Amino acid sequence: MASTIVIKDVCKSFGKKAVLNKISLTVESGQIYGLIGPSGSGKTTLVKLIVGMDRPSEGHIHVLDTPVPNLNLLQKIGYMAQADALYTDLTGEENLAFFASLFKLNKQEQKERISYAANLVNLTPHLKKRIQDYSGGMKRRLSLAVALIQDPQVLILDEPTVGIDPELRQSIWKEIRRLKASGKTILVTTHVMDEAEKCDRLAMVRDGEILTSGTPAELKEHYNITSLEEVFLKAGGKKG
Ligand SMILES: Nc1ncnc2c1ncn2[C@@H]1O[C@H](COP(=O)(O)OP(=O)(O)OP(=O)(O)O)[C@@H](O)[C@H]1O
Repeated sequence: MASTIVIKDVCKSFGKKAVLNKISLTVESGQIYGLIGPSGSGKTTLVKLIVGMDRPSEGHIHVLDTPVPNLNLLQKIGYMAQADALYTDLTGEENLAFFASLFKLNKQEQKERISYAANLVNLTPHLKKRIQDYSGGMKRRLSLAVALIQDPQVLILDEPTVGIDPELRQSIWKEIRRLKASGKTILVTTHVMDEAEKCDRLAMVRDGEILTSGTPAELKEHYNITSLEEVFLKAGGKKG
């Protein structure tokens, strides 16, 4: 299996504050890889390094065999940030058109991608509405559509379901699984344990370090317990 994301000995500090400490992990192609950890553990910092928005203080990151940051990689990575980065004065359709225009797509492809992405997140009937009239859940769904607009090979989703009701959460996860089935590689951060169960592999992060990693089943077996929540508590306890 080819490796899509390779992170080697990555450290990140902001001033004197060390936020990530010697993080190494590999995401194989076609996997859903979950980064799970409490608020402030460093997940978003790591995600930003992977998409090339910031640079590690130490260590290396490769995505699709290319060192990050790299301009060409932007075409291949879809990124859904934790905060919705949408133009609130524009309609849903105008937002999608704007983001589509940033990529190497001809007019016809742009049209097709906008319609595909909107449909995927059930926003087709709402495309003519301005974002300021969208609910929080609709904005999250549109952010997911934006992340998918250029049909990227790799998807990086930072807490895609935060603030989203259970029904929509299910539908977003259904979509994530469908994207995996179509060959995409997906890295998702979450602090919800039942979402962690849906990942092929997990890394549990705390205080900028990976406490443990493996498939959900492996982790539970290793710690001889039945819930990932307990794994997290046990793994965290061992560290201390
Ligand atoms: N630009 C920055 N300057 C200084 N400190 C930062 C910066 N960005 C993040 N941090 C700090 O790094 C730590 C990790 O933050 P990060 O956002 O990566 O955590 P997280 O696991 O994603 O949390 P959450 O689930 O709440 O998003 C926090 O203590 C945060 O205050």
